[in-house]
Amino acid sequence: MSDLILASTSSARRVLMDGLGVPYRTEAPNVDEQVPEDMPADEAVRMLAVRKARAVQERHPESWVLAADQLVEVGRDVLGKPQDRDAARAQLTRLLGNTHVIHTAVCLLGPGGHHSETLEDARLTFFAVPPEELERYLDTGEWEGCAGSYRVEGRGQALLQKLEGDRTNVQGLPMLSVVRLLRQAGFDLFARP
Ligand SMILES: Nc1nc2c(ncn2[C@@H]2O[C@H](COP(=O)(O)OP(=O)(O)OP(=O)(O)O)[C@@H](O)[C@H]2O)c(=O)[nH]1
Repeated sequence: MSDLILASTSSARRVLMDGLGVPYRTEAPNVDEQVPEDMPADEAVRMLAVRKARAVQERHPESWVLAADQLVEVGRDVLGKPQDRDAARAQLTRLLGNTHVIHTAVCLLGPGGHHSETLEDARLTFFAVPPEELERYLDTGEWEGCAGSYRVEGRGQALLQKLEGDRTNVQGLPMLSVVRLLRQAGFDLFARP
């Protein structure tokens, strides 16, 4: 198989791909992540995952390109990555004591016009915790770079009352689906190096 590029700047996605062990390299998508205000979250993540993958494939038409995008939906609100601690506080205040849905879209493009996609949801319920505990969680800095302002594999798990779905999906790449996309595309996931 020709080389695989993870079109992502996300350290969490790199950690997940490193665990799979398939040789790959990363490249920043460098795309505009604006979508129409009223676009449903599941459509927005799909549009952005495809946009990221296409941007990198245009630079490397002979390569395989894997991209993802994620948004948090709680009630009628759609949350991305917080810009600062105050935005993270507002996001977590919205999530604590409630159930929210993580939407993650993954797109795999390859030579010869290969185009496969997956859209995975996970449902998470957080404990309602007092403001002082929320401030202590914000002190960890886990909110930086995370849609929803928490890391489910880190101290954020202390907020988690219930999780329905693939835990890796919450971290940014639903690995059950990524493995399926790669196998369907013909990748040998245990190829000799
Ligand atoms: N480690 C960790 N990261 C999370 C968690 N929840 C969300 N994220 C990250 O939040 C980010 C969601 O924002 P996106 O816009 O999809 O991706 P990004 O960080 O901009 O990275 P790109 O792939 O370069 O677009 C991703 O990097 C996810 O890995 C979590 O529980 N743990």
